[in-house]
Order: sequence, then structure tokens, then C-alpha cells
Amino acid sequence: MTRYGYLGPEGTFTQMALHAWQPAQSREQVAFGSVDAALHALREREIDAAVVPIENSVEGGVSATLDALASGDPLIVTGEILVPITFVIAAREGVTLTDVRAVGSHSHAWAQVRGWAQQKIPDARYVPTLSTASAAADLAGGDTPFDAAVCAPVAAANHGLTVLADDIGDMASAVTRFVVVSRPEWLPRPTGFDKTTVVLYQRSDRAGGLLELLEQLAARGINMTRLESRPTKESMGSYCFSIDLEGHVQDARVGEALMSLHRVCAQVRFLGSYPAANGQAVSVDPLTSDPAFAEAADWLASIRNPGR
Ligand SMILES: O=C(O)C(=O)Cc1ccccc1
Repeated sequence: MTRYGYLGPEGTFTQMALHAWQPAQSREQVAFGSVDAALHALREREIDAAVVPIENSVEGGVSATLDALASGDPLIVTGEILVPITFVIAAREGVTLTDVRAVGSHSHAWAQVRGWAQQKIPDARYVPTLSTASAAADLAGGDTPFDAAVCAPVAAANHGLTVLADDIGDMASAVTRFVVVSRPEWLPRPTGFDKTTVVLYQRSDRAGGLLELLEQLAARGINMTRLESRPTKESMGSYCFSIDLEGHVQDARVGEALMSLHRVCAQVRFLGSYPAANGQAVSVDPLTSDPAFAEAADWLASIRNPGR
């Protein structure tokens, strides 16, 4: 049985993602207080895989996850899960919306209800917590620097909290993307609807540097689905690029692009190839298909070996 770590405690959106990924009978689940703690346990082989949030449609990338994957012992993404998110604001019994002075929640949850909060509880302070469910659990447990939590309906129910308002997200269509992370001991097989995640470190900061990297993808007909710059943390103004692209490292065009990036970059960190959650087939130009690359390789071999 696979042991999955996840950003807990019980009742987080991450736990919902894990449940959507694996039926209960084929998994064990271990809650961790932070993304870093879950990925550390994975590196230490205490668990087989970890489910962590990586991006949402409102706030963008989850920096804690992007940074924890970009450094330390290598890990790879082996799956992705999309979860539609709805938020409630909940409090201990007897507290009403007008009593709320401070709200505890995960920063990505707060970012997605900011408009609602501005309208309904404009004077309330925000207090960051490690997850939405930990805000709910702490609130139920007693002494907290906040008197309401923004969390999933299930987290409010688990802790006997009163829901003061439901469906308070600013964007009805908010979706969060979670990834399943594993040690790099195996690769998911190509499916035709795959994504590949890499982090690129430039050799030097110069005019056209990013363009040069992106040209390697464009020339091979590779579409990107996410591009973020993250500080390398080494010095002010030093960035790396975290990229999701369509295709699998086993696809010729992706393999060729990664080889070129490896040549021109200071470092390419491969973070996995995995089936896209939307299951949509990647559209591939016939000129950048596997047969086209194979035919070109045959042609090169033939002109290199004229006698054969
Ligand atoms: O705190 C949680 O419940 C999480 O799983 C992280 C998160 C927070 C907000 C939106 C999506 C995921």
C-alpha cells in the first residue's frame, strides 16, 4: 500500500486532492504541517509520495512548493490533480460576522476571498496559518490570535464551527492544481496528454537570455502552460525560471529541447513528466512529431556514413 504524505491536518484542500487521486483502499495517508515537512519526509523515505498544492487559478504559483522542489535532493512530479475550491468563513459558536476582528487561513485561501473580506469585514486583520484546516482546528482548540477561519466546509464541520458565510471565494471558477511528488526512481509512461516541469538556471543575465531559452521550445513546437521566475536566493536580482511544458521527456521534441537547454543553461533541473489532469491530447505539429525527428536522425546518419 502506497504511503502518501499531504499538507494536513484533516480537512485541507490538499487532502481532498489526495482522495480524488487514490481510493482509500489503496493508500495510507500521513498528514504533515507544511509542504517542506512533507517533502523532507519523502526525501528521507518515510513516505512513498507526497501531495502538495503547486498553483491556483487566482493567486498563481505556491512559492513554498516551487522552491522546495527546486532545491535539495531531487524529487519529481508523477501526477497532477485539479480541485475546484469553495471557501467558508467559520467561527466558534456565538460569534457573528460583525464580531470578527481577525481571520486565520492559508495565504492562498486569503488571496482568493480578499474581495469578499474587503466588502463584508473590511476592518478584519489577516493572520497567516500553515493550512486552512489548521486555522479551523486551532480555532476550535481555543486561544488563537484570530476569531474566524477561512477553510473548506468539511474543515468547519469536522471541528464543530459555525459557518458565518459560505461560498465566499471571489472567483466562482477557482481551481487549485496539486501535484503528486515522488523520488526519482521511476517515470510515468507517456500518454499523449503529458506535461513536463523543469527549472532553468541561466549562465548569465544578459539581453535576450530568456528569449534564447524559450526559442529552444518554440523551435520544436513545444507549448508552455506555466512560466514563473523565482529568485535563486543567491543574490538580489538572480532568478531561475520554473516552466511547465506540454509533452513527455520521452517525446523526441521534448528530449531534444531539454538537451539544447542543458547545453545553453548553467543548470536544468528536471522535475518530472506526468499525465495532465485535464486529459487533453497535446497537439503536435507533424514537423515536430517523433517520426519526423526519427526520419531526420536517419537522414543525418546517412550523410555521415556515405558508404553504407
Ligand atoms: O490549506 C489548505 O487547505 C491547502 O490545502 C492549501 C490550499 C489553500 C488554499 C487553496 C488551495 C490549497
